[in-house]
Amino acid sequence: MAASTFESLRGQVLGALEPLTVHRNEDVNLSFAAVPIFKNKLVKIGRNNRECDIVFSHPSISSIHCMFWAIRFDDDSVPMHYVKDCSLNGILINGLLLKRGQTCLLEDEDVITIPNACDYRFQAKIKMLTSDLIEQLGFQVNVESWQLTSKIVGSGTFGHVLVANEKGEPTKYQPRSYAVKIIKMKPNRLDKEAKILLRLAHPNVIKVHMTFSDNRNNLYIFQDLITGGDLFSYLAKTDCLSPISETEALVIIFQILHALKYLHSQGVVHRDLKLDNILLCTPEPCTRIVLADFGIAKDLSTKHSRMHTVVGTPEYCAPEVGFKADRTAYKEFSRAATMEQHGYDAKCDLWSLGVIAHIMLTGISPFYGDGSEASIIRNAKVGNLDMSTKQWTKVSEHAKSFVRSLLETNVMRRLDSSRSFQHPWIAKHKGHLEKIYQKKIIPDSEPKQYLEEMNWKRKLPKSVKLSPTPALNKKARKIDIS
Ligand SMILES: Nc1ncnc2c1ncn2[C@@H]1O[C@H](COP(=O)(O)OP(=O)(O)OP(=O)(O)O)[C@@H](O)[C@H]1O
Repeated sequence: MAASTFESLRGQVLGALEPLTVHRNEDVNLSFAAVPIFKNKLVKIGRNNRECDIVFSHPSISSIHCMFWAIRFDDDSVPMHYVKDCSLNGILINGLLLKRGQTCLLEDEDVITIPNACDYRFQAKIKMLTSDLIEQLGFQVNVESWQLTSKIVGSGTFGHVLVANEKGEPTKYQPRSYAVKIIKMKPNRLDKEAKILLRLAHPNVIKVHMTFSDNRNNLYIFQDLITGGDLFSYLAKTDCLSPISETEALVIIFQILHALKYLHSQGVVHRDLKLDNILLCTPEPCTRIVLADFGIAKDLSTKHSRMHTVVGTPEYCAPEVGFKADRTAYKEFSRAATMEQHGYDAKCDLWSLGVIAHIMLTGISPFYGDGSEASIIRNAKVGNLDMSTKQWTKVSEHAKSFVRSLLETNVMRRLDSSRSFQHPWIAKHKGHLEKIYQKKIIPDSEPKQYLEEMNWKRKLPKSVKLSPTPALNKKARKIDIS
């Protein structure tokens, strides 16, 4: 794409796929216009002319061969560009094979090759961060077998999350990228988040590989890099949060319930469940989701059965947790000891899930009021839900009842993570949801088979014609290389 065109689209376009060459019989070179990568939009390449933005009717190319997208954490951050292999025959990045089903973080100017078919040059017009960023922040670049990069995937109240790579002997495979969350610790403070995460293993809970403390009291938590951005960005398609379909919301809620059932059975309460802490593996419906940020999670498996500390984010916080609308009652709003003597239990996570479900179905945060902390806390305490607004008109009665059962101020009457599966909204679709879970979600979390051979001809279905096939009815940019 010409620089001027790209500049004029800045803001919506997070990068571009710039074709390098397309080979056929080693003597034809075709070139074509660059394909912009928009926020919240996948660019798919493959044979399927209904699904793909770029269509190659070459027999070595799968129906959807690979897809590209870009994630930008917020307006100030540099977009991350990813490619996911969805093919039988694989793709190469700078000559290294991507494992089947794997997602790879791309660099500016990376060359993506579809073997035996065509070459792509990925050229994202992105501003690169300066390489001394890590030093500026006082982080250690090399930590045992890991190397930190300057790429920031996200930031929060407690730290930065950067991309890290594991050092090792080069192989023919594209190395995986990881994330490292770096938190400033008080000297000798226990790394509670890391301790909790290291003992957990679940497809919908962030996987932690290693932790390390440097001599400046920075704690490094090395974990899987989750590549589809967070649920907040996914819903923030415009300036406001947009609702998603009931089916799409169900698939997400079903996974969060699986994660919560597992966590609560392990005695772990998340306590800060919100859109920002729910990560997507790809920015598309029916993807695997992963709960992250266990910074204020509580491990009850060792001692107490109830908690008494006021923590979390007011918008998602259950009324029994004890936020007071009057901030002056607390020295430190989010970390103060509750005045309420009864404490609270794991059901506070189900309240937060109710807020998340409400937002996913309507785009509205249920207790937002005028947006001030005081009004949010007051509204949640009263717990009134107005489901007569136009945003609810297309939502089923079962879905509304589910949200009501979670946003129940009476803790005894609120559903817990096990009983939520029996609610009619979930129970009615359980067969279908289980099928998606077993076929799509669990396999995505397991290590992939290596694609050993690039002998694509052996794998061709017998019925595929090797003669040219025109690409039909293409709305977007479609290319026939046959
Ligand atoms: N493993 C990961 N893979 C990809 N992105 C991640 C990962 N962990 C965190 N992020 C991104 O970084 C952001 C901040 O991370 P995290 O929520 O863990 O930090 P925090 O300082 O504890 O935030 P908070 O202010 O919500 O407490 C997340 O919202 C998410 O977008």
